[in-house]
Amino acid sequence: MRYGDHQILTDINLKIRAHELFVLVGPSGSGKTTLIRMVNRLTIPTSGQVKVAGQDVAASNLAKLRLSMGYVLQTASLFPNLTIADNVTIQLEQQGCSKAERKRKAQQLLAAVGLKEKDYLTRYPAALSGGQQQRVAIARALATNPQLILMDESFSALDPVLRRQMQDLLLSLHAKHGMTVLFVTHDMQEALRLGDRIGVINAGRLQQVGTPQEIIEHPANAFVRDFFASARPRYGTLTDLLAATQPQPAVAGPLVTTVAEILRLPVCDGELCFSIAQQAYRLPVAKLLHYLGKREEK
Ligand SMILES: Nc1ncnc2c1ncn2[C@@H]1O[C@H](COP(=O)(O)OP(=O)(O)OP(=O)(O)O)[C@@H](O)[C@H]1O
Repeated sequence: MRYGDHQILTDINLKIRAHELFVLVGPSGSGKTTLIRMVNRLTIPTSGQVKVAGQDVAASNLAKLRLSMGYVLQTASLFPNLTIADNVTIQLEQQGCSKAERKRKAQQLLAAVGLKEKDYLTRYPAALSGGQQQRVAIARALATNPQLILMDESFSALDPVLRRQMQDLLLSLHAKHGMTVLFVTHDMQEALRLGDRIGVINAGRLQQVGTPQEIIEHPANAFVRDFFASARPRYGTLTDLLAATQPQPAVAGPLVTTVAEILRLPVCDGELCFSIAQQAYRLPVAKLLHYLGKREEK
């Protein structure tokens, strides 16, 4: 992709698998948005081809193409003069769906994103918080039951607590519906938490594609290593962590042997886990959780 003399994306060769949650991560200006917009043909590549389910998007009917995929941006971008129900089902209306059916569907979709009370249906976007609006945007993206959802920094404007909730929501929706998700973020924590696989991009070139574990354990180059290293330091080293805890009784049980296992621990805070991940291999799970102050929850 180039704009005039500016080469924006170079030699991108990427295959995203059906049903996976693929995260494209990279610093600001690296070309993430440009790349994701090629999938729904908001940006047309100067050379090369984008295919969705084997179909060249350049040759697809544009309206059909866009209806076949959800798109969630950083801000919810709801229509201010439409009720939440109408915002959620706007594409269904375009498809000729009856009013009663749309209402039923809106209720179901809003419940799926955690907005269960019926009065949400008749409210207007201004009467919702930013986080609630983003839930509505996700419900809208799910309305046509798309096989593919594109998410461009969809949680980046939310506060950390809300952001985590929305990540959990996405993970559960993905587990339930199995749609393919292409998720763009500049946040490596978010990438590690969400991605089945991660593509790391810098200066318009893909640096590495792999699982979170592969990326952490075998960074392809110094850029990838340093980019993810900056996700780590807040909690210091495992040694610092241990020094801050009481002496622990011996514990038996399964060992944590990989970084991915640590990151997947259900009660584990992502940042904290990341900070200890590279040092905590082969600790008993129970002991690790104890260090995290989470033993009873386990
Ligand atoms: N329409 C355009 N005309 C010229 N240059 C553009 C255009 N759109 C994007 N660019 C340039 O392409 C590069 C990549 O931009 P892009 O928005 O894809 O990056 P990004 O990784 O999504 O960044 P961010 O995380 O800040 O949104 C930037 O240098 C940007 O200035």
